[in-house]
Amino acid sequence: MTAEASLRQHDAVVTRLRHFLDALASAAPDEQSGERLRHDLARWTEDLRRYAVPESRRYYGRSPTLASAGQATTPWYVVDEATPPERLAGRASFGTFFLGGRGAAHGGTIPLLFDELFGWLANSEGMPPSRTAYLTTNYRAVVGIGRPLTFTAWTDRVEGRKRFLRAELRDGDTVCAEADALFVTLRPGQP
Ligand SMILES: CCCCCCCCCCCCCC(=O)SCCNC(=O)CCNC(=O)[C@H](O)C(C)(C)COP(=O)(O)OP(=O)(O)OC[C@H]1O[C@@H](n2cnc3c(N)ncnc32)[C@H](O)[C@@H]1OP(=O)(O)O
Repeated sequence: MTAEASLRQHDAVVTRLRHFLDALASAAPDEQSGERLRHDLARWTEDLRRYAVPESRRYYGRSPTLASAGQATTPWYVVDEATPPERLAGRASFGTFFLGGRGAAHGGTIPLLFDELFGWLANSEGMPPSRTAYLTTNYRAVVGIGRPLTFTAWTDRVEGRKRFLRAELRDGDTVCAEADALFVTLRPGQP
């Protein structure tokens, strides 16, 4: 299979997995269905273990051209405009898997999305690797499950190894959450 076909296949599997996680989070299956599901998941887990590859060869969370960089464990997002390391803009939506309560996204999943966006801004091609030193989120309005959202993330300023980043998540004209973060460029030998 070509690399492009593998990437497409990975994208299709992750989309399926995302739907599965949303369905799982919404369901209370009966005993028989629950047992069948457990059995099927165990079989697939064993099957996949045979195909384990080193981190550098994985698609999961490492494929910037795919929705959510090819992972199902962050809220769904796509980047529509990218001028890294300056700015990213795009669309996002939190599925039922990310429910906190009363129809609103879990508070911990919103910084997860921001960290992801900042990670891509601060580690874009040609840049030395960097890690989050801090990330502050202000929750301005609830993020509704299934709502179509938009985001913008941008570099505010750079001071030596320090890159200060900001982001906004909106539902229409409403700012739901804002974040600011510091990413520090790693020194040689830092993990
Ligand atoms: C990594 C590559 C990934 C590639 C995949 C891409 C996709 C990514 C997708 C998702 C990826 C998501 C990404 C993730 O989730 S990364 C995972 C989450 N982050 C971590 O695990 C980081 C853990 N911490 C560290 O490793 C170190 O503490 C770092 C490297 C951050 C700094 O330790 P280091 O020993 O190197 O630096 P330093 O102490 O000399 O400080 C240097 C300067 O920084 C200033 N400072 C430091 N900390 C803070 C602070 N908290 N508040 C304010 N300021 C702070 C400090 O005062 C100093 O300033 P100045 O005195 O020079 O002015």
